[in-house]
Amino acid sequence: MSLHALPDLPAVDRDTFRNAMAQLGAAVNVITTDGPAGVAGFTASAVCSVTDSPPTLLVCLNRSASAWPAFRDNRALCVNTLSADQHALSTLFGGKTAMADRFAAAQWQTLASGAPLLEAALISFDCEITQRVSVGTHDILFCTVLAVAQGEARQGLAWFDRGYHTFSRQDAR
Ligand SMILES: NC(=O)C1=CN([C@@H]2O[C@H](COP(=O)(O)OP(=O)(O)OC[C@H]3O[C@@H](n4cnc5c(N)ncnc54)[C@H](O)[C@@H]3O)[C@@H](O)[C@H]2O)C=CC1
Ligand SMILES: Cc1cc2nc3c(=O)[nH]c(=O)nc-3n(C[C@H](O)[C@H](O)[C@H](O)COP(=O)(O)O)c2cc1C
Repeated sequence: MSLHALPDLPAVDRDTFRNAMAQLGAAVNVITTDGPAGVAGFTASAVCSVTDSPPTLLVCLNRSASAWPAFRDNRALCVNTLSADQHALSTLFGGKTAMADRFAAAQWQTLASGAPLLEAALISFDCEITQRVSVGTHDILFCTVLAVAQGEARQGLAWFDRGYHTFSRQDAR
């Protein structure tokens, strides 16, 4: 098998890709920012660890999202990983709701970056956006983690097969 054959392979269409991705379960996160471009936030399942040295994660953001201009122009970002009982917040930050109404639904504080940190999140990663790469419809935001805030919840929230599921820490079973 030669690598030269790859360009001739048919591409997977959008529905096939999405149906397949729906089987790739992921944590649910509310991503927030604040700074010169103002406060904004959206729900994201496309979050993952990149490297631990320097501590870096990535977030994928659709450039058509109402929150995108703020994430383009601000440097602060916070990844708030939701606990099992916070699915209503995921729906609120998942679109079609005014930013003020999204943030009015929960309690927030700030750490080093100044981005809103969700009280009662499972875990929060306070970050600085250090690199942006555009791929197709999305921007990949590479973020250096400045601080971590551990919540007290014992159960996390997952997005799998187009619905919410919960999972438990070992010590909560
Ligand atoms: N990475 C993303 O941008 C994601 C966006 N969503 C948004 O929520 C809506 C509902 O999602 P589901 O109920 O899971 O059903 P769906 O059939 O629209 O999506 C199934 C899976 O495909 C992926 N996906 C969906 N839209 C995508 C996009 N524009 N770019 C890259 N990957 C995408 C995600 O892994 C998603 O869970 C989506 O249509 C989308 O608007 C949801 C999950 C991830
Ligand atoms: C469970 C879930 C996961 C999502 N994951 C992502 C994601 O990883 N990246 C993304 O750009 N949008 C994602 N979205 C969609 C955005 O949250 C939503 O499109 C965004 O808030 C824009 O909506 P708006 O333009 O009405 O503000 C997700 C939505 C849900 C409900």
